[in-house]
Amino acid sequence: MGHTPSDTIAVVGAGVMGRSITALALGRGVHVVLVDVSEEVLGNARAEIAQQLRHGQFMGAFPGSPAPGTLTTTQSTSEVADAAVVIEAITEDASLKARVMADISSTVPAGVPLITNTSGIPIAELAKSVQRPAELAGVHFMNPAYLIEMVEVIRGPQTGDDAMAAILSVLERLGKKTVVVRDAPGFVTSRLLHPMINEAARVVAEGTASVEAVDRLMHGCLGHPTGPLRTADLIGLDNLADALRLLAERTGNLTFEPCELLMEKVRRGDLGRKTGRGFYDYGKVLS
Ligand SMILES: NC(=O)c1ccc[n+]([C@@H]2O[C@H](COP(=O)([O-])OP(=O)(O)OC[C@H]3O[C@@H](n4cnc5c(N)ncnc54)[C@H](O)[C@@H]3O)[C@@H](O)[C@H]2O)c1
Repeated sequence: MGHTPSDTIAVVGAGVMGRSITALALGRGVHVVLVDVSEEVLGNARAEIAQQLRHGQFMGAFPGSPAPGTLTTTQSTSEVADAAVVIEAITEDASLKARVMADISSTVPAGVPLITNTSGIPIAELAKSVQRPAELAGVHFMNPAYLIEMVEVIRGPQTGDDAMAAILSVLERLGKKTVVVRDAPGFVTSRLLHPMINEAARVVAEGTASVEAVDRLMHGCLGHPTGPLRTADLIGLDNLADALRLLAERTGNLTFEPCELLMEKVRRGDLGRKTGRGFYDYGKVLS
């Protein structure tokens, strides 16, 4: 790879979050090995990450303007072996994540912390698939990761002190403020935000208010930065539906099941900003 391991992180999954975590790291001068199963996705990811880097630089997100790190893209998880830390950011599917985490865990040497960016699958559940559960923790980056200053860090019941210290040090290097929480389905942020978005969609479906009116009220009266439905589009409605379903399954609270309006949009492929249309229209975008 040509770089010292301590300067390189691996990101697995080059979708919405993998891209924005990669832009964050590159902007902070850290090299990234980015893995995805699809060559087309990796090509689009390169272009979008370059845009995000420029956006982050423009917004002053990378203090000191370090020389950006270099980006290596690959379809092979074996290339994560030399990284200082591996961040898993693949589709929110528990069995898929379990398989990929097992693969990564057998590839990296002991002492390399594993981070999952899951929105809400308990870390204790994912820990069953890895060889060294003490080296796994959750870090819930928000989109766009290069602009949002804070991350939620989830310490699983088996996460060890050394891994926590290493992960917090990487996050400091990436300029993040952290709040550490205990493990539970949806942790704190998804447990609160995702049901609120689901309810916002129900309010629209029931005809109480338009999409715009819901967002304007939540912004103007309650100080929500964009309103829940614009946030939903930024997250990706497919990811939101997956995360809500997992939250319903893991908590037994069936009101968390994604509502019909959300599912209708997912079936139509209107997934939010990433496809150009969700609750709002954005025009053409990279996929
Ligand atoms: N979207 C958000 O705002 C947000 C915020 C916080 C956390 N998350 C979490 O981050 C993770 C990724 O979400 P996303 O929104 O980026 O999803 P996404 O659908 O945009 O991207 C997922 C990517 O994973 C890739 N992938 C699937 N299987 C793979 C495998 N075996 N190996 C490598 N790559 C694989 C897919 O090709 C795709 O590019 C999920 O766990 C999600 O819940 C999302």
